[in-house]
Amino acid sequence: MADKINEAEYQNPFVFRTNWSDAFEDESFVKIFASDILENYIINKRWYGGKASTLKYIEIVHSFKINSNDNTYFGVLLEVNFKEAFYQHYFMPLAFMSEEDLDTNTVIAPVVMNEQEGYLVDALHQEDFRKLLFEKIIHSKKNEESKVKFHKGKALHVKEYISSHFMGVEQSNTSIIFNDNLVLKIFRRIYISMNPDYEISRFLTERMNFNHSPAYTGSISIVSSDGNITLGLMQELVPNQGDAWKYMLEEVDQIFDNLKTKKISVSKLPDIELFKRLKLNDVPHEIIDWAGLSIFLKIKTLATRTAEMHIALGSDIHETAFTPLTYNGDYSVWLKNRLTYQFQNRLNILENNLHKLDGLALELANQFLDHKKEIRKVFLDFDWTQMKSERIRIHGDYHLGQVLVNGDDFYLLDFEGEPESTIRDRKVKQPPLKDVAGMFRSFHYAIYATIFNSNDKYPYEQEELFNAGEILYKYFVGVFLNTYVEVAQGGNLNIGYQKEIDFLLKYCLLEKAVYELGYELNSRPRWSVIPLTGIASIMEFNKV
Ligand SMILES: Nc1ncnc2c1ncn2[C@@H]1O[C@H](COP(=O)(O)OP(=O)(O)O)[C@@H](O)[C@H]1O
Ligand SMILES: O=P(O)(O)O[C@H]1O[C@H](CO)[C@@H](O[C@H]2O[C@H](CO)[C@@H](O)[C@H](O)[C@H]2O)[C@H](O)[C@H]1O
Repeated sequence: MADKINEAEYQNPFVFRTNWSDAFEDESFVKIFASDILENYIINKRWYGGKASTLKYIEIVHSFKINSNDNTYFGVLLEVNFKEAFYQHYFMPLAFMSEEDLDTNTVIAPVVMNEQEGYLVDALHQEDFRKLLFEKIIHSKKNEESKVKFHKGKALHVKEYISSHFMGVEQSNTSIIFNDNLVLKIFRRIYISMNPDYEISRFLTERMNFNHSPAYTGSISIVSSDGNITLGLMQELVPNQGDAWKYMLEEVDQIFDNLKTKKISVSKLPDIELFKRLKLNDVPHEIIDWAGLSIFLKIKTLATRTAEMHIALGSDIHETAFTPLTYNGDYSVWLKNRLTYQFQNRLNILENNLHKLDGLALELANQFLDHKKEIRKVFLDFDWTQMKSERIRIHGDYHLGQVLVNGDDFYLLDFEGEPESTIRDRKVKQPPLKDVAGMFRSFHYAIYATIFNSNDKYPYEQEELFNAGEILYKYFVGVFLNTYVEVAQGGNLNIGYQKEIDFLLKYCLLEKAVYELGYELNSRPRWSVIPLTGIASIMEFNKV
C-alpha cells in the first residue's frame, strides 16, 4: 500500500450502485465520472493541453476492458469539448483499487462501487497494470483478432517482465521504463489516427535500419473503422547524458565566459554572412580561439545525424506515406492558408498579451506589429514553380530538446510533430530544411536564453553580447549547413541548389519563429523576447 492518502482532500466518496466491472455500461456512473470527477481532475494534469481554453464538457467516447489475473482495468477515450468551439481527445487508463492495494497516493477520487469502498486511480500507477501492458506486448502474436492491438517490434528480444517505474521527466505524455532498458510512452492527448511518432519510429527501425533514434520495440493501438488510434509506443532506452539543449546551454555559457577570460574584443571578431557554408578549416582561428573546437565538432555530428535522418525518411519508393514528392499548387495553397492563419493568430495573441511585456520585449513586439504586412508578404511570396527540390516526411518539431546526447554522438527523438498542428497537417510532406531551420532557431534560442538569463554575469553591454551572439550563431549555422548539405546530397536527397536552400531556410526560420512567439506567449511569456529577437534578425529590421 502507498503512503497515507490525504483524507481532507477526499472527504466525500462518490457512491455508485454499479459494480466496477460494469461501470462503463452504467449511464449514471459514466455521467458523474465525466462531469463531477474528471472535469476537476484533468485540468491540473501536466499533459492536459486545454489550459489556455475553457472546458465546456467531457464525453466518454470509447472504453475497453483489460483484465489481469487480479484486477479489471479500463482504457477510456475522452473527448474534451471547449467553449471556443473545438475538442481534443485524451486517453486515460483507469483502475479501481481498495486502499490496501493502492500503489500510489495520487488518486482521482474516492468511490464506493456497489458497496465496495476504494479509489479511482490512473492505472499506470499500479504495477500490476504496467506489467500487464508489458506482457501483452512481449507475448503478442501476429493477426490477433482484438479491438485493442498490442504489437511486438522486430527489435524486441525480451522474454519476461522484471521491473517498471515512471521515467519522471518533464514531458507532454507519460513514459514508463521497463526492465531498465525499454521506454513505453503512453500518449495522453490522442488522435483518431496513427500517431506520427509510432509511424516514423517503426519505419525508421524496421524498414530503414536507422540507428540514431531509439529502436522501435512495440506499440498499443485501437483498431477503429476510421484508422488505428495509437495509445502507446515502446522503444529502447538510450543511455544518455541529458538532452542537447542542456548541453548547448552549458557550452554557450562557457563561450560567453571566454569573452572575458580570453580578453576578446567583440568588435574585432570576424563576421560572416548568414547561411555561408563553412568547412571546419574555414572557421577563422579567432572564432575557434574564442568558442573552442569541440562545439563545432559536435555541430558537425548533429548535422550528419540530421541529414541521415532525412535520407532515411525520404528514400523509400514503396511506402507511399514516405515517398518524396515535388512541390505543386495544392501544397502552396495549403502552406499559405496554414501560415496566414497562424500569423493572424499570433497577431491576435500578441495584441491580447502586450500588457504582459515590457522593456526590449515590448519594443520588439511593437516593431513586429508595425511590420505585419511585410512579414505576411514573406509567407505569401512562396512560389512553388521555382522549387526544384523534393518534400518528404519530416520530424516537424525539431529542436535541441528532441536530441539526446550519447557520448560524442546524438539520438533523435519524438517524431510526434508540431503540437499545434492537426494530425493531418503533421503528415504532409514538407521541405526537410524546415527541420534544419528548427534546429537553427534552437541555436539562436540557446544563445539568447544565455544572454537574457545571465543577470549581468558577463561584464559586457547587452548590445555587445547580442553582436557576439549573432556572430556565434552564424558560425554554428555555417558549419552545420556545410556538413548537412554534403551528407544529404551524398545520400541523394534532393534538397535543391544553393539559392533554393537559402530561400527555404529563411522562409522556414520565419515560420518557426512566428510559431514560437505563440508558444511562448501561451506558456512562458517571459521567453517571448527570444522569438521576437529572432524575427527581427530574420527580417533584418535593425540592419543599418
Ligand atoms: N528512448 C529513450 N531513451 C532515453 N530517454 C528517452 C527516450 N525517450 C524519451 N526519453 C526522455 O524523455 C524525454 C521526453 O520524451 P519525448 O518523447 O519527447 O516525450 P513527450 O512526447 O511526452 O514530450 C526526452 O527528452 C528524453 O529525456
Ligand atoms: O513540447 P515539445 O518539445 O514538443 O515542443 C514545444 O516546446 C518546446 C519548449 O520545450 C518549444 O521549443 C522552443 O524552446 C526550446 C527551448 O526551451 C528551443 O530549444 C526551441 O528551439 C524552441 O522552439 C517548441 O517550439 C514547442 O513546440
